[in-house]
Amino acid sequence: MLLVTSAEMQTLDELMIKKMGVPSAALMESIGLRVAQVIIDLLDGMGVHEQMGERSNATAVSSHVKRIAVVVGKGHNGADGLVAARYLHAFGYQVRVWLAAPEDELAPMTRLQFEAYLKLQGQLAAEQDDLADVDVIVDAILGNGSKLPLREPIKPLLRAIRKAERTVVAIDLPTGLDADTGQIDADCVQAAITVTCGFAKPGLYMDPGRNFVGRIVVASLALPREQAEAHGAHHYLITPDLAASRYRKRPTDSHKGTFGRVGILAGSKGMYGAARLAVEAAYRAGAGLVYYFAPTDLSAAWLTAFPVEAIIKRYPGRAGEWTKEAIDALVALFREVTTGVIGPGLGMNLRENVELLFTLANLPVTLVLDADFLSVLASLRDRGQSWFARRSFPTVITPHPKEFARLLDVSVEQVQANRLGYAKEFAVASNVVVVLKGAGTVIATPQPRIWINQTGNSGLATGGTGDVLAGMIAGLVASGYDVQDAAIVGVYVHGLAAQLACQKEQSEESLLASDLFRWLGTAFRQISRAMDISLDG
Ligand SMILES: NC(=O)C1=CN([C@@H]2O[C@H](COP(=O)(O)OP(=O)(O)OC[C@H]3O[C@@H](n4cnc5c(N)ncnc54)[C@H](O)[C@@H]3O)[C@@H](O)[C@H]2O)[C@@H](O)CC1
Ligand SMILES: [K+]
Repeated sequence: MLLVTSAEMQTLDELMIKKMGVPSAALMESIGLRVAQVIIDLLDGMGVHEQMGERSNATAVSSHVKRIAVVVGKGHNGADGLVAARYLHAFGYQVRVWLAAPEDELAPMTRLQFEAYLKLQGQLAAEQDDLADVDVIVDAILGNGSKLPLREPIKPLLRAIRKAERTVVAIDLPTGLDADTGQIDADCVQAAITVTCGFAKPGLYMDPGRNFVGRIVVASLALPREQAEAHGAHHYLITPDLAASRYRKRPTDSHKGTFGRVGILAGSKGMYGAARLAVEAAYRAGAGLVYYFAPTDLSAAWLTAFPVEAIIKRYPGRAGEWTKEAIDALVALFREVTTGVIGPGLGMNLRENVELLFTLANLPVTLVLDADFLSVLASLRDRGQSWFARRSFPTVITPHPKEFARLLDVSVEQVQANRLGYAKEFAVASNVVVVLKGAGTVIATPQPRIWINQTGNSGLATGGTGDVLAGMIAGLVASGYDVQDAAIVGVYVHGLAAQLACQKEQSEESLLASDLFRWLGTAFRQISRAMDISLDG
């Protein structure tokens, strides 16, 4: 599903009004009517009407008519609220408008809507009215034109809304939520439903904001998605349909050569579990063959922990001691595969041999870089920029926020406050696909295009799940996906497997990374079936 940032939505509003000739007031009318309809449905669900069939008859709303408070800001979000108030009043509901700003500060369009509402005998809240006495509060205070932090005098009003503990329907976004980042003000409105205007905004799906939006209804402005994309919109939510559309059915006339070979350089003393997880994950995501590159000193006892399907290829030397001989051997081994994973549990010693480190940049295969290897690159003077500049084959990096913060030389808090922005910036500057992990994993490509994932749960916040994800993405690439789709499908299926595991046999506390393997099959079947359905339909 297409998501549109605050600035993009402003451009699209302008496009509709100035180029397409749809009057601004007509757009507001359609949004306000949609909000009114959503509220009527909500009240139906709350048992407000005596008989369902009476809805169309304005005078037939039940005698215990419910009360609706519409809290109106001075901008166009307030204008949408006033249109909704006008319809709800006409349909016979008891509506009271609360102005969040002095009347003489209303924007011209908002003022016109305010006057129309009053001329039709719409009522304002009286001094003694209490928001706690209504059934539904409509948050039409701030929308897409707002930027955090919130200014007075809005904050006391938001606290009054919270204290009232009523059902809130927010127009466009809950006041106090940043449309682009999902960051919130401490007094952010907690909505039960958000009716968002035109297209959904990324912040509605990102932490912590996504916990404040309730159910999302997209009120269309009749602008086709392709037009929005042609005018620069490039953010997407990975919905089940989107994931299914990227799923590739495996050809029937296939053999193990069809699905490529993954080579994995991972593990060090005490950390071979990371390598083992990546190996199995690459197989479970569909790779034809998975090679594990092991130093000669790795004991045979350890290797028995690896899946029997793993092909063990030795390189000379001891774990963590990077010699020219070891790297030369690895370069030759990587020539035998189509896709590589470098990093899980690998340790940091490579940073001491920059020349050998740069040799790996020339590997003529798609690489998935994770964990320690990213920290090694971040420790370079230019934080890996010249290493990435050397790559001539596709590269995917799968950092968690701390690893990404090191690569960017910013704080983890800065990364988390602007996940989309940093992921995009790095993907473009370094020509890599960034998979920024954490709740709501973000995928950014150099084009740039950005996706937000919704699957997964807190069970994934445990050691080893990142190694599984890196292995899966490599397995998908090896079996024929391009890096972008491998990241989308890998991230989606990985999160879905965590959800399935927690529904069926584990909990978010008890989930282990290795539990995911049992559920990858079910997760893949879900998106492959969804694809069949969408093809048939
Ligand atoms: N342009 C149009 O014709 C359309 C606008 N629409 C509605 O208009 C909204 C956007 O309208 P606006 O651009 O007027 O913006 P808003 O109504 O979101 O807010 C703008 C007002 O809020 C104030 N403000 C901004 N940040 C603040 C802060 N941190 N603290 C306190 N006050 C702050 C500004 O001074 C300004 O007066 C959308 O959210 C949507 O609801 C929709 O009806 C679609 C069509
Ligand atoms: K709002």
